[in-house]
Amino acid sequence: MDVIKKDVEDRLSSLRAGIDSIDAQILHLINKRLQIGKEIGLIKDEKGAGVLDQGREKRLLERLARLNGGPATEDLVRYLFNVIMTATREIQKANRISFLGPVASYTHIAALNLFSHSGRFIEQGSIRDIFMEIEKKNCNYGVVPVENSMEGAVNHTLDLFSEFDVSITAEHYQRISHDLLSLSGDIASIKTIYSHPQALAQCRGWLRKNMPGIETREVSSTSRAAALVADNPQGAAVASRRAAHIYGLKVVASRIEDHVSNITRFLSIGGEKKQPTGNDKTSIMFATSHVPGALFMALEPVKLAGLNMVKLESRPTRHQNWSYYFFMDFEGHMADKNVFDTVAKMKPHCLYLKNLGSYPAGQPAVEDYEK
Ligand SMILES: C=C(O[C@@H]1C=C(C(=O)O)C=C[C@H]1O)C(=O)O
Repeated sequence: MDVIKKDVEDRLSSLRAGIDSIDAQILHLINKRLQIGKEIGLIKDEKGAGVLDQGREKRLLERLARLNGGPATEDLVRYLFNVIMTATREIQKANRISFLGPVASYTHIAALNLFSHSGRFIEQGSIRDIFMEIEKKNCNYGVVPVENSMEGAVNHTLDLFSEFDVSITAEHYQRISHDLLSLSGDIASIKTIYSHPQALAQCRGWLRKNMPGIETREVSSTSRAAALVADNPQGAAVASRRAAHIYGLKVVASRIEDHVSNITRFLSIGGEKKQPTGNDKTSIMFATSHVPGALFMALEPVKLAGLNMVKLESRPTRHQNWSYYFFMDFEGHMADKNVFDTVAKMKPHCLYLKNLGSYPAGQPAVEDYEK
């Protein structure tokens, strides 16, 4: 009796091992299929086509009905593949990510790095447009510069946080490295150097030493400069290496910035809230009342809770002269009780307090410049 029972058990477990192995293959194949679907989604997005293609789905089901050798019924095949196709359609909605254009700008490079080159990257003409696209839900994310290690805060970005309701979803420290680019790559033919004023300022020492007497001209962005130079054999641009690839330019000199640790901190903004990772930052903005010690009182709960404040910046409110918004970053996530309670204790000392979001802390960049 026991021998028969054991035989049954052995057959059962061997059949189940077969099913386990098939399930692993099915899962592997479904993931492969979803991956292909994702790529198809990017092409559709480029073409401006919608995700659903009913004709293709109908033909696909008809083909499978012909291929089906049973015992699966036609209804079952239809049911299973409808589930799979729905999941494939779901995954095709690529993230739409706005960046401050033109392409090859440092914000573009930061956006590519932040989202691992995956998604649909959409150029915008201004930082305000990036915020607006999030608010209008035309884009899921936007990437904006917030602070540079040499120049300090990007005030325009900070001001927009008071106007728009968006959450910070990530931060990224991007090393900014400039190259001198021209059509021929020949330094002797350069008569004018174009770039964004900040990039020219960041390379001032190098330009003075290596290009004395050569005229510099300010344009709206480093990539605009690269585009201009693509039509001007006597021009050169101070821009990214990526711009050289895109605009067909040669590198005259590489890494010409005066300070090697020129790093910009970028934020990704979106509508969603991020879950805690264990190494997070929280950003808030607040305005204190116009009484002596107001800022001290607003910040006291932070000190008492032992929270590590990593940044405090002030900006005029522009509603009333000499009144200010404070932008504060500190370690921790709003889902931590300590963080939540501290912010609650700050509120009575503030005229206004807005949570800008909790997000994974980025690594201050050393060598992640994208070539
Ligand atoms: C993958 C595609 O997108 C959608 C999903 C399909 C699928 O999962 O097979 C088929 C057609 C589309 O509705 C495609 O167009 O090929």
